[in-house]
Amino acid sequence: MTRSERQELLDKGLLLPLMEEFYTIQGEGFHKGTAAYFVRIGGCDVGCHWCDVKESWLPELHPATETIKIAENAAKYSKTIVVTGGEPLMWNMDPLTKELKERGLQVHIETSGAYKLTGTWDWICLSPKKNKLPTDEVYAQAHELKCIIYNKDDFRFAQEQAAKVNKDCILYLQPEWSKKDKVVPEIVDFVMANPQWKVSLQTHKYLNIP
Ligand SMILES: C[S@@+](CC[C@H](N)C(=O)[O-])C[C@H]1O[C@@H](n2cnc3c(N)ncnc32)[C@H](O)[C@@H]1O
Ligand SMILES: Nc1nc2[nH]cc(C(=O)O)c2c(=O)[nH]1
Ligand code: SF4
Ligand SMILES: [Mg+2]
Repeated sequence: MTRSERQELLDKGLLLPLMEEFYTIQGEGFHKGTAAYFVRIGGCDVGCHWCDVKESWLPELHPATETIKIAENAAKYSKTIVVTGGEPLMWNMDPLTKELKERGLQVHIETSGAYKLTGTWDWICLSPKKNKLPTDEVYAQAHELKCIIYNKDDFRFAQEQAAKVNKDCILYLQPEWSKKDKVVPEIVDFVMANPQWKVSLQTHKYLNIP
């Protein structure tokens, strides 16, 4: 395959830079506690300084993998597939979700929402970032809003984001991992005062699982 042929397949979402895939328990948000197969797609230019998967950022470090093979393999492990990254919406997700849905799977995404919403999703977890705001379409479609709390200004940002999502969207505040000892008490007070919000913890990190 020439470089330009490979690039064309990446542009169409028929190849995807696959960083890693693993069967685990969804640790965060609404589906926490549910067994799921995670597919982590490389590539992200959002640049969160506290990102816990910075190794995902450069797409060229991750092998361009046939989308059908990703779906075929994922189907062997679980009925629930979580597509994450990196930022999966940097790529055309239509082919991957089509292949997964044809296999009868529940398909979830973890996204910052900063790129065009492609793919057919049973569950959209939107985690907005100040550096690169979500598109209007993803605010309208998100099933859960998961705002990361690193400092006090993140409470303001979370409320601003909550005003933009659809009325059925479930609202979560999740402590940034390195700041959890400081921010968890602040999150607890905030949620008791603003009970439309719920707490989300990265429970997989407490369980020492991927
Ligand atoms: C690694 S991101 C990948 C998906 C997408 N780029 C996004 O940010 O939603 C997956 C989830 O982990 C969250 N996350 C990343 N680093 C974190 C950290 N240090 N503490 C808490 N949550 C974190 C993100 O906000 C997002 O909800
Ligand atoms: N167990 C587990 N749950 C998760 N929920 C969201 C994750 C992610 O990195 O997108 C994640 C992850 O990396 N592991
Ligand atoms: S958008 Fe997601 S993957 Fe990208 S830097 Fe932020 S947390 Fe990391
Ligand atoms: Mg993670």
